[in-house]
Amino acid sequence: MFHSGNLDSIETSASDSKFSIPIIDLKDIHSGPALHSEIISKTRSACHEWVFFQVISHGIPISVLDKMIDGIRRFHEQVTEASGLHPSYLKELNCAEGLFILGHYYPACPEPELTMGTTKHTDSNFMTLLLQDQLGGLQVLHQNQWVNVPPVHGALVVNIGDLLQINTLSYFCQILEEQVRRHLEEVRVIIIQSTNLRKKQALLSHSMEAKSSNQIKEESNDSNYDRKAEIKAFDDSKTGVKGLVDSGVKKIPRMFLSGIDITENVASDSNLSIPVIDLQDIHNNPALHNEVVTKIRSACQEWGFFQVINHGIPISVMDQMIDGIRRFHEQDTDVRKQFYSRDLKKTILYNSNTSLYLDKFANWRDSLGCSMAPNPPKPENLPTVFRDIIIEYSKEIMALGCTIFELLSEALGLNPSYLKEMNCAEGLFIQGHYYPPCPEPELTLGTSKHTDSSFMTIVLQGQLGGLQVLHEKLWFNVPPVHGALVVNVGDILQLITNDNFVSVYHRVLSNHGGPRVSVASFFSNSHDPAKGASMVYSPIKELLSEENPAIYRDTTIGEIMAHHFAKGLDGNSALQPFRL
Ligand SMILES: O=C(O)CCC(=O)C(=O)O
Ligand SMILES: [Fe+2]
Repeated sequence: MFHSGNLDSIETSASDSKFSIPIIDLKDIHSGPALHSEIISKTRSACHEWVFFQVISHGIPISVLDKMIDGIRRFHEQVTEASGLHPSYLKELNCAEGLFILGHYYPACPEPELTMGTTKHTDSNFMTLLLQDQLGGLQVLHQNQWVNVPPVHGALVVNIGDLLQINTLSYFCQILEEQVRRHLEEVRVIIIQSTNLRKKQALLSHSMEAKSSNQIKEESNDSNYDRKAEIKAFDDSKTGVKGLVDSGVKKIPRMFLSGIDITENVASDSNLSIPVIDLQDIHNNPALHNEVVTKIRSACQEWGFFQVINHGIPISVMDQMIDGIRRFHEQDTDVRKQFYSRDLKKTILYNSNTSLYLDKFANWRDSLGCSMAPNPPKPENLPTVFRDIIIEYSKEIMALGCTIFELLSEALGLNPSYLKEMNCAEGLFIQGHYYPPCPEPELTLGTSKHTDSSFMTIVLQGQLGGLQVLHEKLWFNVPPVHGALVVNVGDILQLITNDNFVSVYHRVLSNHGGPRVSVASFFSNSHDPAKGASMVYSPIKELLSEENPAIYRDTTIGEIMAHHFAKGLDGNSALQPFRL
C-alpha cells in the first residue's frame, strides 16, 4: 500500500545545486526603512518566482526550534497510551488563534525509492511556516524540476498557500507545488505551522451554524470515521453529487451532514418577499426610469436583493442556458470527468463544492464555472453541450449587468457611468450549479449561508425554488418567477457604497425533487490577475460627508476575497476586518 509506483518517471530533479530557494535574513528588519524595503523587495521576488523561501535571524531562538523538533520526535517515539495523550493531541495543539501546528515524523524507510514521505501537494491555507530538521528531503517544484530545500540550521521555510495565491496574490507565481520525498534512511522530523483558521474551526467551532460541541466530540471520538478519506474518495470519483445519486444512495453520506436545523428562523409572512422590479421601457420613459431607480435604491438598502423582469434577455435564451447547464451535468460521466478539476487557474472548472476540503460540511451541489470576461475561453475549449448558448448568454448578461450598474450608480446619486468606470463590470464569472435530488434534504444544504464577494451577482434560477435570503434575522424564500432574474449586492459594492447598499446572506435548500439548476453570473474585476486583484477600493468619495465619514479603509479585491475564503461560514460579516 505504500508503493508510489512511478517516482522516477514522473518528474525530473534539478541537478544544478546552485538553484535553490532564496534565504532571506530578517536581522535588523525593524532598524530602519532602507533595510526594511530591501527585505520587502526580496520577499516579493521570492513569492513571485518561488512561492517558497527560507527566513533566518527571525527572532525565534534556535534553542526553541531544537526543543520543538525534539518534543515532536519524543512524542512519536513513545508509546501513545503510556504518554497518556489522546492521538489527536497534536492536532488540538493550537498555540494562537488561527494557528494549526502539525508535527510529522518520517520513520526510517527500508526502501525509500519506492514510496514518498509526503505526496506532491499544495497547501490550502494562507501561509505555512515549516521547521525541518537537518536531514533534508523537502523538494519544491520549480520550472518543472524538483529542487531540494537544503536544511539551514535555525531557518524556517515560508510557503505561500493556495488562498493567498489564488485570491490576494494571484499575480504571483502560477506554479505552486511542493513535494516532500522520503529519500534517506534516517529519521527526520518536519513541523508545519500554518495560519489555517478553518482547521481550528473544524475542531473548536463556536460558529452560529456549527455542530454542537457534543456532536464534534462524538465525531472525533468515533475512531472508525475517517472524514478526510470520505471526502477524498468522493472527490476522486470526479462525478460529484450527481455521481452519488446515480449510484443509488438512499441516505446522504456523513460528509454532507450540516447539523443545521433548516426550519429555524424561517419567515412565515409569505406576503413579504424581495422586490420584483419591472425594467420595461426604462430607456424611453424618464418617469418610469426614475421610479425604477428609486425602487432599486430601496431594494439594495433594505434587502440587498431584488428580481428584475422585462430586462431584455429573451426567455428562450434563459431557458436554453438552464438546459445547457443541465445537459453538461447529465452527460456521460467520462466526458464530464475530463473537466473535473480544483485548479483555480483554469478558465473552465467543473467540480463539486469549490472549497470541499475546507468546509465544515459538503453541500449537495455540483458546479461548473467559466470565466467569460475579460478573457473568455476559446470557443473550441468550451464544452459542446453549452458552447453556443453560454457565449450568447454572456453577451446578454453583460449588457444587462451594465444597465443595472447604471441604475445602481443613479440610485447612489452618481453619474450613470460611475460604477462601470470603477471596472465593476470588467470581469464576468458564470457558474452553472446543479443540485441533484436529495434523499434527505433536511440534513444538508444545497448552498451554505454566504455572501457573494463580487460587486453584483445576477442569478437565473430554475422553477424549483430553494433560494433563501436572510432579512431581519429571518430566512425569506425567493419565489421563482418565470423570466425573472435575481440580482444581489456583493461585498465589494457594500464596501464602496460605505454600507449604503448591503450584501446579505443567502443559502439554497436541497430538495427531494429536482434536479434544480441555476446560473450565477458574478461581476467583479478580480478575474483579471494583472489588474483586478491588486486594484485598490475604498468608499466612494462623493458619498462621504462629515455626517457620513468613510467606515472602510482602502483595500484590494484580492484581500477581501482572501478573507472571505478564510473566515468561512462563521456568521460574521466578510467586511469586518476592513472596517475603520
Ligand atoms: O443557486 C442559487 O440560486 C444561488 C447560488 C449562489 O448563491 C451563488 O452561486 O453564489
Ligand atoms: Fe451567492
